[in-house]
Amino acid sequence: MEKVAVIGGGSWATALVKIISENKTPVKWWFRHEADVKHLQTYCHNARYLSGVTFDLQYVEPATDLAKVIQDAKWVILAVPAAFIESVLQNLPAAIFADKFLVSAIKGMIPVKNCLVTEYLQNNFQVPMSQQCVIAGPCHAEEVALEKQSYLSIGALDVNLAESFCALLRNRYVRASPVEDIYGIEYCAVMKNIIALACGIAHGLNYGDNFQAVMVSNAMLEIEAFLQAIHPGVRNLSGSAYLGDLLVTAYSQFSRNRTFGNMVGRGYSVKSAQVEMNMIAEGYYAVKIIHELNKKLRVNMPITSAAYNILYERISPAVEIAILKEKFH
Ligand SMILES: NC(=O)C1=CN([C@@H]2O[C@H](COP(=O)(O)OP(=O)(O)OC[C@H]3O[C@@H](n4cnc5c(N)ncnc54)[C@H](OP(=O)(O)O)[C@@H]3O)[C@@H](O)[C@H]2O)C=CC1
Ligand SMILES: O=C(CO)COP(=O)(O)O
Repeated sequence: MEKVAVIGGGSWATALVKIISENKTPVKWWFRHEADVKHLQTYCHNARYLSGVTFDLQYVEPATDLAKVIQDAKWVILAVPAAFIESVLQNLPAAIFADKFLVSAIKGMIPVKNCLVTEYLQNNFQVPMSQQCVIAGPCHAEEVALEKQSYLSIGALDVNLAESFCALLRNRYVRASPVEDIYGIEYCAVMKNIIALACGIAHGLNYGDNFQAVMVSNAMLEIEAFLQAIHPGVRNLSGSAYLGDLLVTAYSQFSRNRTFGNMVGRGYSVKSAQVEMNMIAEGYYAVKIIHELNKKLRVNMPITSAAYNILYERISPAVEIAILKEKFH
């Protein structure tokens, strides 16, 4: 029997627990707050995210004791925004992951350390890359809750490992495929959040679909150049784990990053947009991390630079997007 631990109580964790537990794989599910555990045990719903999803408690066991949740699992899925993962895992001994497969469902990087989640797990918990997977692909938790047809790409160095994890996810409305480019899809998932945030800013400033299409096209060049600089390789960026993920985030009504950017474009301060959202836009943190990494790489990244200037240097969104407008073609 495969056993799964899911760490995080937000929207994506909720969607993943739905998918896996409905396939009758037992899931131990870690929450930060005892009140959320009690709510799930009493009402069979997550209290605060995708609360329309009902769970069969025969297969889902919520708890706040992280070590116990992880203890017996073969697969440990991390679904906490990257900015909080260090604080969530800080009291765990490295040995706890020794015989487990770690799966990052996170589309963000660790602030200050400026590293990928997989690199962080390798450096801080000695989890070799051969024991790690990442979940990528254009897939919003909200559409999983509605059981709309969705596609996931599972990255791992060994496609057989990725394939084993895919088997836990496939169902009537989820198709999952293994991908070898684990680093490429992990970086691309981080980059697309920055672009969606910039698209949201432009939308908030009343730019239309014509401008956004050009922004997204230029973004693909920016992503390609960055990926080649940070992790060179042969990859087809038209694949759904790359272009597909960018498109869904840049255009969807469900996108946290686009929504956050839209508020900033409309004049909200960064702080008030974050408070208003109640969800986490990974792109906010990613902008700073990629900007800092790029000080060494020196890739031409006009969209990331504009987002950095708006979010961290308090330069007017209207000014930055007007500058971008002149650079696009
Ligand atoms: N939502 C989606 O459709 C998808 C999301 N992802 C990725 O999944 C990851 C999780 O995002 P998502 O589920 O959307 O998050 P949400 O925005 O839905 O929820 C926010 C999450 O952050 C947690 N959180 C907030 N503050 C803290 C803190 N100080 N310490 C620890 N945890 C905190 C919340 O916990 P609490 O409720 O206890 O406050 C909650 O679990 C992200 O990396 C995202 O990019 C990937 C694919 C799809
Ligand atoms: O990555 C995601 C969907 O693939 C979720 O991020 P957004 O909510 O910003 O779109």
